[in-house]
Amino acid sequence: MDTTLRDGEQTSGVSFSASEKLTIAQLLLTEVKVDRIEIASARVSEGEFDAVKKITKWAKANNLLHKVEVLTFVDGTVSVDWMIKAGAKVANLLTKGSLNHLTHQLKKKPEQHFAEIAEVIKLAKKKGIESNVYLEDWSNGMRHSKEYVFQYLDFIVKQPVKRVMLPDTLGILTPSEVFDFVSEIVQRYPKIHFDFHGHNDYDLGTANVLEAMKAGAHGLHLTVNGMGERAGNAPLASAIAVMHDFMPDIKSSVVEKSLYGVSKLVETFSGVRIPSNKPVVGENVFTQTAGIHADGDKKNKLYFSDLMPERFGRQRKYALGKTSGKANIENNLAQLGIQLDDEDLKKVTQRIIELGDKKEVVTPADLPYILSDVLDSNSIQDKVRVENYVLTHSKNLRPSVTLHLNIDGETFEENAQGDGQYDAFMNALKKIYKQKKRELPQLTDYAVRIPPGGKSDALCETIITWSQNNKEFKTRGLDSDQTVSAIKATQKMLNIIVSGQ
Ligand SMILES: CC(=O)SCCNC(=O)CCNC(=O)[C@H](O)C(C)(C)COP(=O)(O)OP(=O)(O)OC[C@H]1O[C@@H](n2cnc3c(N)ncnc32)[C@H](O)[C@@H]1OP(=O)(O)O
Repeated sequence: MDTTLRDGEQTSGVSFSASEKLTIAQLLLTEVKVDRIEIASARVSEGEFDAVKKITKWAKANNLLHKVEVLTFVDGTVSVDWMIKAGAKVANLLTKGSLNHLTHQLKKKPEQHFAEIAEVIKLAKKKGIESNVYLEDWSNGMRHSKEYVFQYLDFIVKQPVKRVMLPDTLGILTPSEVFDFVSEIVQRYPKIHFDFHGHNDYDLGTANVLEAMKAGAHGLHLTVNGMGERAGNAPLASAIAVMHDFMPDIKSSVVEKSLYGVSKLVETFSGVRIPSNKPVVGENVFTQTAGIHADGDKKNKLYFSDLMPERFGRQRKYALGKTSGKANIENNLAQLGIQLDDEDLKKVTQRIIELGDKKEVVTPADLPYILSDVLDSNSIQDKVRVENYVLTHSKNLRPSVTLHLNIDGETFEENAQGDGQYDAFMNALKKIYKQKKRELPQLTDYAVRIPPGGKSDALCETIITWSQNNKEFKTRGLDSDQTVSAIKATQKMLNIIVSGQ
């Protein structure tokens, strides 16, 4: 069960709009193909109500309503009424899984809590709503009030609930505790379907999910990019890779190739950037940096593992920098269709190491420039040059540009407006390329940074990701002015596509 839209949205500072929630829900159910999604907590807000309504309407029309779940509370008729109005059919009732929570938050005795739970479940059933139950703080319950947990389970086993959800609410369990606690429970109540819900406070989320599976849990709660309250939940992509590779007897419907796309979508909608080293979905997790690794891969795929990038629709890359050796560089040159003799390869390698030592970021798109510089060749030159431009920026008027672009010695002029200065620049460029009947790549990412702690006069680096013919490449521009650095990165792109045409 994916709970990106409920627990994932509990990431501090994150709020999805109703249409963003609908888009993510559609992707999760139809392309990623998770079994179920939890999309909201009941009662939260008008916006949340609208989102649930949108999703249930779409799910009903596509016969998927039984896969859409909402977290509800032990509050008499309130949550159930909310669910009915929002068109949802599956309630995940939040109940207390530790005596500590029950005593100090709800200030109730077990018998009273059980009676109220039974009443809500009965009411829900009468209204055609199916119930599952969360045992909130179950992990502390198992550590400190096991008797209460079993008293609860003895009660719930007699109720018409479909699944019992065991949350490690504060992410405090060790993998061996997860294994012991889940095993004990699954063996004691063989007829109940148990889900494990792991948080990542000690970075043990995925390890704990693996132990829960080994112990016989029947379902897992995961979130895209590991989003969720505090340190988040066990991440979907990592848990699925672990499940497919280490638990071959468990069958999952999840499509591995769709995990990167949903990760990017959630990254965009949430505004929470994924760390580049985030397993499976991070920018650099399939990039070999060390020269020795690239050499081993070339000789006999020595640094390959089962976790191959192609499974997730991604590609292995070889980074350029001070730890690159010849094999890394050769690999990148091969991508550009360039082969060098040993001596030239040594020179280029040496230059890249020097640049790396100066903390320069070297991208594969920089290689043609390094080559022409190091080998003193005239073969790769700026065939396209941004000759002149005037950019305007003023209050209450759209930014505009006049651009002179030189292509193969011929100068083209265009004017355009845009939402920002760079957008205006790109619009003028598009006009020129349209006139020349040439295609421009699509801009898929735009990252600007200054050195950490830098001041406003610091150099600004813009790295733009472009996509053309299903291939991605990055170009980089450096300048004290942000727009100029983006224009420099764009000029590099124009020369790369010209050399590839
Ligand atoms: C496992 C999890 O991650 S739990 C996440 C649950 N989801 C959320 O909390 C969603 C966001 N929450 C909210 O929007 C609000 O907290 C609401 C709408 C649920 C309640 O809002 P408020 O009425 O303002 O109450 P507030 O947030 O201050 O406190 C929670 C109240 O719920 C009670 N409560 C706690 N757990 C439960 C429960 N399982 N069922 C019913 N009530 C509960 C508390 O005792 C407290 O009641 P009190 O004020 O009578 O002492």
